[in-house]
Amino acid sequence: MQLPTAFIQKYTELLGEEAPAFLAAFEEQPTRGFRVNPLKGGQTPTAHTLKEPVQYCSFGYYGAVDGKTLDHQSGLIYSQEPSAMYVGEVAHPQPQDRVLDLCAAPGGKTTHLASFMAQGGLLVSNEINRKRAEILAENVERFGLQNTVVTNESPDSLEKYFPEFFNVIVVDAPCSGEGMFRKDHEAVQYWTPDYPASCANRQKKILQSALKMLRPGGRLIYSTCTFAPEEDEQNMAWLLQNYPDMQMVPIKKFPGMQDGRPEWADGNPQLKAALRLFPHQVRGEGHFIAQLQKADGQMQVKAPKPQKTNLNRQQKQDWHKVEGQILKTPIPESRLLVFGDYLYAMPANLPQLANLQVVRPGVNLGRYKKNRFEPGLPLALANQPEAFVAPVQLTQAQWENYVHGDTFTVSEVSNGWHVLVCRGLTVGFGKVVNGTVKNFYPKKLRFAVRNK
Ligand SMILES: C[S@@+](CC[C@H](N)C(=O)[O-])C[C@H]1O[C@@H](n2cnc3c(N)ncnc32)[C@H](O)[C@@H]1O
Repeated sequence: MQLPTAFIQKYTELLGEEAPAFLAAFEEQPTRGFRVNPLKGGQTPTAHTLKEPVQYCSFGYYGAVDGKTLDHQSGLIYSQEPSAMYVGEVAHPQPQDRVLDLCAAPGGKTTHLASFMAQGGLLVSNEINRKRAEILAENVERFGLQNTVVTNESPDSLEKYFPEFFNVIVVDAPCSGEGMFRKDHEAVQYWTPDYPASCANRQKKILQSALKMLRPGGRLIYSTCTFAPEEDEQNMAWLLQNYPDMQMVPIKKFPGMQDGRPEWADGNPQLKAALRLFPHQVRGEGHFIAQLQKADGQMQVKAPKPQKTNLNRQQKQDWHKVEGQILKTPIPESRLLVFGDYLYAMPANLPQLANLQVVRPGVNLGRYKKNRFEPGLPLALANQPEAFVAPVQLTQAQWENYVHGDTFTVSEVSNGWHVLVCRGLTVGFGKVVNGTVKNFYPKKLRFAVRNK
């Protein structure tokens, strides 16, 4: 790979003796990895090996993901390069937490944070770019998250809705992406000597909004996939200078992980508590991670009002008719929210959404069609098979037919809606009519597992 001369000079000066090893690492192949989803009833992947765990990540393994497998399509695994896995580990929220992932698409950190939350608390997963926010919502749905709301806001508009609301905030900031160079050679083309400084300015603005949304006593996790001190230690030094109520919190360092470098910023010794993952020292693409805590204190704001349900009588009736056929335990009516033609189950205690740009206010239960309700794939993915009345078990071959959009036959299954299950994993809904399973797998997601 042709690295810019100014880049080589910069890191030769900064890293001294370590520089040749660092620069040589850019010639290596990128490291691939994936996490296993603990919210899928303890199922283990069959098309991906778990031989090489990532030492510092509860759910992480080395290896590339095959997107056309049941493992991936059911949300049992999520592809993530290993050094990025340490961000979620450091954040490690508890099930009752209110968590914000402020720069969230495509969803690597969000799905990791949710893995610790056991469908409890509230996770607001925000992405400024609409298209990316939609991809994020798809990944959230595949992972099966019940406690997650996906929003499409800029940080400065979001701060008005959630003042001092969250006790864990992750800012996985847009950055100069030097840690992406191996994976994405085009990223090198964007790099200029001034690029890190302009990214640093944008990151400061994002951090200012994040800090307004952090509760007293709450934690902020800041990360980048770049090595540039301007975006890493220097931004943290700026934050500590300007927000005296914020303190760095040390992060456990596994072999190969380095301390933050105070000498690359204003010399503040607290910066050592941050962490650097370099690709010549860990098996991964590289990351910077800092953890900070806000001092305890009095809340300045009132608790927000909860979002109310909004179904009319007909909508309730249509939903309950299908709900009774498929779900063993009804969803409390207070959690139901109609949004366009779709019906959602909101996370408990969701604050009023008012004029927020919301992509997904909870689990998409399905869609209202003329005089009827059609259950949606996300409802299947967000629950274990045991949550459903009369699941239909599919063989691998039937699953392949299903994701291809074909109909197939089953015996001794009653007419009506059934959740479809393959190898213990929920994969969607089918409508059985006299032994034929009508296919409701969304058209835009259909694919051929094998070349036919
Ligand atoms: C490093 S990526 C996030 C990766 C994600 N956390 C994950 O683990 O999959 C940074 C994200 O910040 C978004 N972004 C860009 N400009 C932004 C801004 N001004 N404020 C907030 N987010 C921004 C980008 O669209 C991008 O999706």
